[in-house]
This record gives sequence, C-alpha cells and structure tokens, in this order.
Amino acid sequence: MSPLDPPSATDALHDRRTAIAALGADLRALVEAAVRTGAPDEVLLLAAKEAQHLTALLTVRPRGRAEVPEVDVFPGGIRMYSPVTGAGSPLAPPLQIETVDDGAVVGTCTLGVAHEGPPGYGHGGVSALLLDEVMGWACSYAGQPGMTIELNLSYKRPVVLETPLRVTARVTERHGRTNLVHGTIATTAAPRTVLVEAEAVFFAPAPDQARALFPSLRDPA
Ligand SMILES: CCCCCCCC(=O)SCCNC(=O)CCNC(=O)[C@H](O)C(C)(C)COP(=O)(O)OP(=O)(O)OC[C@H]1O[C@@H](n2cnc3c(N)ncnc32)[C@H](O)[C@@H]1OP(=O)(O)O
Repeated sequence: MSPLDPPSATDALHDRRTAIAALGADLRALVEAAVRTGAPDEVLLLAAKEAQHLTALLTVRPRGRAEVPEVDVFPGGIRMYSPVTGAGSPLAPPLQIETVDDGAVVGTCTLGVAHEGPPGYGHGGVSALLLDEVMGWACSYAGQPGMTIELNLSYKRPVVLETPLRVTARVTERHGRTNLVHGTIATTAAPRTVLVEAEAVFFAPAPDQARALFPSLRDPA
C-alpha cells in the first residue's frame, strides 16, 4: 500500500465522507454558476436569500478553528475540507492525488472560472496553491510531512481554464528536517510543456514544535 492510500474506513466514516463530498460537489457547482451567471438582479437577490437559509442549516456544532475534522487523517492523509484536494470544499478544484510516478507525486484537476486570474486563465496564486499542495504530498510520500518555508514560482505560460491539468512534484534533496522539492504544472494533453515551475523548501517540525503548532495532534512524531 502506498502512503498516499487512505486507510480502510468504517462504514460510518465512509458514509460521512460521501455526504460531505456530495455537498462539496453541489457547492462547487453553485460557486461556478454564481461567478458566471447572467441572471437578473431579482434572481441574484432571491439566490442570496436561499444561500442565507443554507448557511443557517449548516451552522450546527461547527468545529473549532484548530480542530482536526474527525473525517481527516492528519498529517499525511485525506483532508476533506482542504482548499486544494478537499472533496467537501467549495474552494477546491478539487485536485486528485492520482499516482506516484517514478518517485514523483502527480495530481490532476481542472480549474473553473471561479479560479480565474487573467480572463480565460488561472490565477497565479491558484497555481501556487496547487503546487504547494502537491509538493507537500511529495514530502509526505518521501516519509517527512512538512510545512512550506519557501516557495518560488516561474510562470512560463498561462494556465488555461477548463482544461485537465497535471501537477507533479518530487523531493530532490533532504537535509535533516528540510526537503527541497521541485514541481511543475502542465496540461494532461501536453505533459512535457511546462506552464509553471516551482522550487520549494519544506520543513518537518520536530515533535515538540508540532505539538505547539497543532495541539489536537494525537501523535506528533
Ligand atoms: C499533504 C498535505 C500537503 C499540504 C501542503 C501545504 C503546505 C503549507 O501550505 S504549510 C503552510 C505555510 N507554511 C507555514 O505556515 C510555515 C510557517 N513557518 C513556521 O511556522 C516556522 O518557520 C516553522 C515551524 C516551519 C519552523 O520553525 P522555526 O522556529 O523557524 O524552526 P527552526 O528550527 O528555527 O528552523 C528550522 C529550519 O528552517 C529554516 N527556516 C525557517 N523558516 C524559514 C524560512 N521562512 N525560509 C528559509 N528557511 C527557514 C531555519 O533556518 C532552520 O534551518 P536549519 O535547521 O538549517 O538551521
């Protein structure tokens, strides 16, 4: 089993994750519709009322700011509400960590108009988001989950929206708790044509640092 495979889930956990993902998918469709709509003002105001109703429906036992959701595996595992990979997040494309290819971690996703920077193209910050995530997974895959302490990007070509993307990352060097990581974004149709390239430094906090940063962690080691 790869370290990226989620551990087997109980039926209740599976059902909860399925329900979270169903809501996430519809919220993403709603966000995309909202940023593309040409509906008249009165329809927007009606939709705003409906959105307030939904917010009230969901504001039940909200989790604390630093609480790890019970449906997650942290660190190094499934994050249902991640703004990048989270099936339950309306912000996430969501990116899927699909394969580990020759030591590299590969993620795939398609950006929508909600992720737009220049018209028709992805926002540069969204590219950084995708790369940061997949580079983080590369550290986890290499056995040392960590936090980004440096991230440098080179934007070579614009990232087209509504086009399947391939994000790759690989740890190139390790020095103690520090990992140097290389990452790229390309389209799945032309994986050799690099659109965005990144170099990053990740740091794996020592157990005492991790305990201070993440008080709800059960096993900081
Ligand atoms: C699988 C899911 C993937 C998700 C990936 C998402 C990744 C993220 O987005 S993480 C969020 C963004 N990153 C952060 O918030 C990190 C903020 N930084 C920090 O909290 C701290 O710098 C922390 C905890 C990492 C290190 O703490 P600190 O007290 O600096 O530790 P310290 O022991 O002094 O430094 C560790 C090493 O890192 C170096 N370092 C620390 N910060 C930096 C920095 N900003 N730039 C360069 N080097 C740094 C130090 O020089 C030191 O190097 P060495 O061991 O060679 O002397």
